[in-house]
Amino acid sequence: MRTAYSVETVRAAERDLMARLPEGALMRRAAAGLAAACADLLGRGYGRVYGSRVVLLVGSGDNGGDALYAGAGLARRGAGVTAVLLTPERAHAAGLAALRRAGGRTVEITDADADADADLGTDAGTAAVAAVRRADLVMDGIVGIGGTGGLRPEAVPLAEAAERSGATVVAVDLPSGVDADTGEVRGTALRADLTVTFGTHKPGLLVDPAREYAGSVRLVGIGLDLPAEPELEALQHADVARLLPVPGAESDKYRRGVVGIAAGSARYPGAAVLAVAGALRGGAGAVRYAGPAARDVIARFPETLVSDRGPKHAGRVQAWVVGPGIGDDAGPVAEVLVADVPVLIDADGLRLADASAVRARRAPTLMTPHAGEAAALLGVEREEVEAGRLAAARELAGRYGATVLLKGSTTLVAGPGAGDGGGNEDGKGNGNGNGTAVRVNPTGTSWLATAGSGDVLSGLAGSLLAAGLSARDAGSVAAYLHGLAGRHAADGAPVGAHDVAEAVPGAWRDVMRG
Ligand SMILES: NC(=O)C1=CN([C@@H]2O[C@H](COP(=O)(O)OP(=O)(O)OC[C@H]3O[C@@H](n4cnc5c(N)ncnc54)[C@H](OP(=O)(O)O)[C@@H]3O)[C@@H](O)[C@H]2O)[C@@H](O)CC1
Ligand SMILES: Nc1ncnc2c1ncn2[C@@H]1O[C@H](COP(=O)(O)OP(=O)(O)O)[C@@H](O)[C@H]1O
Ligand SMILES: [K+]
Repeated sequence: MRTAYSVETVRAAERDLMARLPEGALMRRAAAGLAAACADLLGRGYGRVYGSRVVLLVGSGDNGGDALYAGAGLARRGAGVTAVLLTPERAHAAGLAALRRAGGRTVEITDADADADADLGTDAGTAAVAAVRRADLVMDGIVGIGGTGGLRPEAVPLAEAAERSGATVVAVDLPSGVDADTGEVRGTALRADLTVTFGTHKPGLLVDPAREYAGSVRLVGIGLDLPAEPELEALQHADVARLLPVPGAESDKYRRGVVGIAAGSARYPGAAVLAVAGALRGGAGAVRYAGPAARDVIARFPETLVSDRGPKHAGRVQAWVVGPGIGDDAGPVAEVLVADVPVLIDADGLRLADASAVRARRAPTLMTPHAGEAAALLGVEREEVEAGRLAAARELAGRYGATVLLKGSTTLVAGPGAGDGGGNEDGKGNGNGNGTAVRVNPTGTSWLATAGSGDVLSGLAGSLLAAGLSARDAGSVAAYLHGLAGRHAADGAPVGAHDVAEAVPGAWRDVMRG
């Protein structure tokens, strides 16, 4: 499991550790890891550290201190290191002294630069931008977990020069300008090729839009003692392998679970077919389809138990999926919401579901909106959801007392207790899943942005619910397999949703093999 902790938690752990360590020890640990990562990159890209050109962008806090110490380490190995001091009077004094002792140079940005509109105005400012353009490696120590808002004006030309130069850009702890706790980017932020983060991942490193700015992420352990429950967690192969349902010797199709699919309409029969395609690969022992696309479903998947009447008249199931392509018929949604089994609500179902009926449910509910659907439910613009995914997923989960899987470039799964910030139970204790950490899916790929792939996901997740997984586990395991299947199926070329469904067994095998 990969975990991420909030700034508040990191600060508390840092305080505890610092009290037990000599002054400056923690920063030296961090800087040593940072210097090693940069030396690796220089060795690979430039051939060696000796003679390479390194520029440090140094802000007013300890983030800049990390950069200065790491820069000193590289200078001792023969790199030509220039530190651009954005607030010279507040630069980390001991780090600066270390850099100077190692032979590093400094360029001091002045208030006149800060006042200049588009570009840095003084000779020093011009020299700083020129140094960035010539650099082999730029280290971003402008601001870390102490930051608020986007980059300040004087840093913007430097960030732009770094992005346009051929230099490898390494962010210290976080790309400057992104929000560590939420992944929001309010204003300009620095784009890194690599982020070297200390002690733990921060939520912003795993959630778009900030995640995109971070590049690849390397974690440097510094010995922080962190609490059991993180803010965010990302399943890995081994975690998913433990959760996947595997039939035992005594299993039969009913014991493995039956999943009901209430999807599709005369207008959108394909949604029914795709949801069933996902469900058949999700581990349930049987798939029951109830709705107007029965003929299309049976023609494509003869193993499905079909009925063209509503869910109320279908036989017993252990979980329902309702919504994909059902159009404007609220009937099936109301019918499944009163069922005492887990229900997944997707697509049209989200619009048609009565909020109080969802809140009144005792069995788990899993809602799977994309950003547009989440925005409609929350009464905000789509852009707001995309800018603040974590907050949106938590808010929806809290409002509906449901588990929410928010789809998109970063897929998140938030349980109903995710917003209350404490405890190990989800607030309802009803199988939505223990734990308050929001799950973030690490396997997604933008090739999945193809019509109908969400229908496949809903069938897959519903099948896992029927097989007995909690809503949180079913949602996050389905997203994991779906992302992996998308990668396998696409392999660098466009795919259709049915290709993704067909690639799910391969993804499953891949996970089981470890
Ligand atoms: N925690 C750990 O375990 C360890 C932490 N370590 C390191 O310490 C870092 C945190 O250091 P920190 O606390 O000094 O804060 P930091 O991020 O350098 O900001 C400082 C000041 O910047 C300013 N500022 C704010 N927003 C800004 C913006 N948008 N653009 C520009 N400036 C902005 C603001 O001051 P202001 O100018 O507003 O007065 C703020 O007070 C952490 O990320 C990691 O690298 C490691 O060394 C060891 C282990
Ligand atoms: N940019 C992206 N990166 C990764 N995954 C994406 C991206 N855009 C969409 N997806 C995934 O593709 C699927 C699309 O689902 P959805 O929006 O419901 O489409 P549809 O309704 O056509 O089935 C979801 O699993 C979503 O997470
Ligand atoms: K930084």
